Amino acid sequence: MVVASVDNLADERSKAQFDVGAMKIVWAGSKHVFDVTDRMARIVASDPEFRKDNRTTLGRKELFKNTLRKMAHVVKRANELRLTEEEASKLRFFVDEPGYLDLHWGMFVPAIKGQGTEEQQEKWLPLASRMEIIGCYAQTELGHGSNVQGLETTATFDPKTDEFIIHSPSLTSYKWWPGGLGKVSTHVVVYARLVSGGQEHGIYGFIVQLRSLDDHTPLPGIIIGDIGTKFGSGAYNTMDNGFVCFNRVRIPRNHMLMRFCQVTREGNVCLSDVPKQMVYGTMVYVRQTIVSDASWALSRAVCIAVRYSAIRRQFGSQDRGIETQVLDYKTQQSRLFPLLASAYAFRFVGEWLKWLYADVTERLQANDFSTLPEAHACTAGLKSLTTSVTADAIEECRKLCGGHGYLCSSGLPELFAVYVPACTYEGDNVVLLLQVARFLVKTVSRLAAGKKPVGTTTYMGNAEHLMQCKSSASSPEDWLKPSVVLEAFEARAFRLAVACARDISKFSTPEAGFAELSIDLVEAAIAHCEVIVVSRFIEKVQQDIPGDGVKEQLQILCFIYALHLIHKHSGEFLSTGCITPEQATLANEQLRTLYGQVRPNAVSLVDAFNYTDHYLGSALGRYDGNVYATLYAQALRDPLNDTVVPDGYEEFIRPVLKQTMRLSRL
Ligand SMILES: CC/C=C\C/C=C\C/C=C\C/C=C\CCCCC(=O)SCCNC(=O)CCNC(=O)[C@H](O)C(C)(C)COP(=O)(O)OP(=O)(O)OC[C@H]1O[C@@H](n2cnc3c(N)ncnc32)[C@H](O)[C@@H]1OP(=O)(O)O
Ligand SMILES: Cc1cc2nc3c(=O)[nH]c(=O)nc-3n(C[C@H](O)[C@H](O)[C@H](O)COP(=O)(O)OP(=O)(O)OC[C@H]3O[C@@H](n4cnc5c(N)ncnc54)[C@H](O)[C@@H]3O)c2cc1C
Repeated sequence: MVVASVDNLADERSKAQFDVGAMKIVWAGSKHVFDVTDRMARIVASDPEFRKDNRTTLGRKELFKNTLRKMAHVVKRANELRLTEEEASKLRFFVDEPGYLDLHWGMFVPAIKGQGTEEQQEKWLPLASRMEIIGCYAQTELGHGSNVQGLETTATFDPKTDEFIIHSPSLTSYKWWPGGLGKVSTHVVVYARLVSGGQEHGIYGFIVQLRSLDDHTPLPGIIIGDIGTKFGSGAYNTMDNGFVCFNRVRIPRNHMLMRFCQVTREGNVCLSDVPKQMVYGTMVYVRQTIVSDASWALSRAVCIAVRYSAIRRQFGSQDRGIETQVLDYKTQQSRLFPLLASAYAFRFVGEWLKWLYADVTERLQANDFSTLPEAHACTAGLKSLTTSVTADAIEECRKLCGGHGYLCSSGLPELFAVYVPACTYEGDNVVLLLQVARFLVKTVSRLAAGKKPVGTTTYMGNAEHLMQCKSSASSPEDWLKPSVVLEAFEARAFRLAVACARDISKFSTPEAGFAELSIDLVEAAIAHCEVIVVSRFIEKVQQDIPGDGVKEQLQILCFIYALHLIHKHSGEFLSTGCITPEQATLANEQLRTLYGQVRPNAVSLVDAFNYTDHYLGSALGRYDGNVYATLYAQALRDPLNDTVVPDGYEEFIRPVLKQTMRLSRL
């Protein structure tokens, strides 16, 4: 049954004022990436083995086995189709199911590439690439996650046997959380305290075999398992996040990843001439990938909410005529369009961060460590900002879809449950913002010593102007001037950072000041990260962008992104004196105008994400808009509807009814 709602999307698409095909290429990043992404998405969508609409009805064991089957199918298809690494990674992405392959390719392999010597890479990478071993990344322990220097697991060198002894000295030292560890991985990169000659030398990575390659049983001295069911139905429960205890497990000396620190046959510890933070390199790499992933998750939720808002009608007609599309309500627009704009903003900042990461990697290879602190601050800060906004946005999209958003068939509850741990893994978002704040306070204090800030803090070099400037916006249109917008963002961020640095200096020690002012520091860090996102978006829309009307749409989204932040943080913009209350009102006025401009293009702007119905996994977000019939069909498929009279009727419903009848007769 096809209902009238379907026509709504066709109507919407006919209103687009830009070339959707060209926007698809901009979103993908290039024609090549678009082609690869589109092909891989279609391969997954058309393969029944990758069906995922039953996930929320499966118990944990069935769910997990189902994931194992899919992962094996991914590996098989990648081999059969002779996929490149780029293609295989897209294929895994569209399977859209957290599983051990994410950690194997996403962390185990990068840890060896980043931390291993050339010899070690030659030994381990081919094994990992051919999947003759499956690896994961075990850093977090039961007692410590954020505080890496507080990890308890030890790796003690035994010069008699030329081995390390990996040991978990306490319950709190058990590794706890690593994905793929619980049931699947044969190998792990374990982070442990290096001990040699009775002395501690810091935290390093060690490759440890966990399970037999013959029968998958744990090797002697290893106690291992899954940590238990996690938040949400389906969701991240496809993953075997695990625990492991090492009881004096011996590994050869050359299983320590020795790129930055070598332990000799005699047990001498030789540090390379590189900053010790280089051992944190895998985290920097993964944080950068998480920023890119944020735009995918956010755009997916927004695509569902925009399409459904175009189909859903409520009120507006007293005589049973056609009602108003909820997308036409200004309140719906004011909640939804900033999220649409954020999806585009995060896509572009994610691309830029990839470039920054490639740049710092090239420099590190040439022993230039000068941009490492900035790369750390950018990856940590943007990981924190984009994942927090995305997690909140998915929940907002659920609410934007009204009651139906709460159904698993909307796709939103599972998307939220699977996404929300991104605010915690790879660094708790607040802990990461405090790292950014530390970098900012240092940058500000170095200004006084005449040191010129570079990279994303270059704007701070304009200190005198940023401390004194007053916004020149005197009409709503003035808020469409990139220089006016940027100046307001930079001045707010700089003034917040300067205030923090000034206030910290009033305490007896910097550490005491930093601890006491951490709430302000987090706000300053967010403000700085928003400068990065806004300025990258502005840079993007100032480039030549092919395609009719594409640039104009991106300009509208860019200003929606910036102006909604001015509205959201108006307290900070006003209290720092960067704008006046009148200017805040003008910015809001402009924002309302921009919502009106984006409205006819909204459906086409989410079509530009080019998502298949399989990937969206949503009755509400279907491309054809056939929402109600799909909701009904999916309800009928629910296991509770397998029988008309429910199981349990005889045992539990009939006796209650009988008892009630008896009582009423009394
Ligand atoms: C569904 C998924 C689908 C697809 C995904 C596909 C691909 C992605 C792959 C996987 C993603 C999927 C699943 C998620 C897997 C999650 C895995 C994990 O969670 S692994 C565990 C991660 N753990 C953390 O992130 C811990 C966070 N803590 C830390 O990083 C550190 O402890 C700290 C908070 C930074 C503090 O460190 P420390 O105590 O050493 O530091 P100080 O604050 O004193 O700083 C000292 C000095 O070092 C600088 N610094 C700190 N970190 C870094 C760094 N990483 N790089 C460079 N420099 C760093 C810091 O700024 C200080 O500098 P100074 O001021 O002294 O100049
Ligand atoms: C789904 C998932 C997958 C994961 N996968 C892996 C994996 O593959 N490998 C792995 O090693 N780990 C993994 N982890 C663990 C993850 O990296 C840690 O949980 C994360 O780093 C946070 O550390 P924590 O749990 O110790 O949080 P805690 O640090 O205990 O945080 C608790 C609270 O304390 C606050 N807090 C902590 N320190 C400070 C501070 N200095 N100042 C202010 N506030 C503070 C935090 O903001 C938070 O609110 C995973 C976690 C999850 C949820």
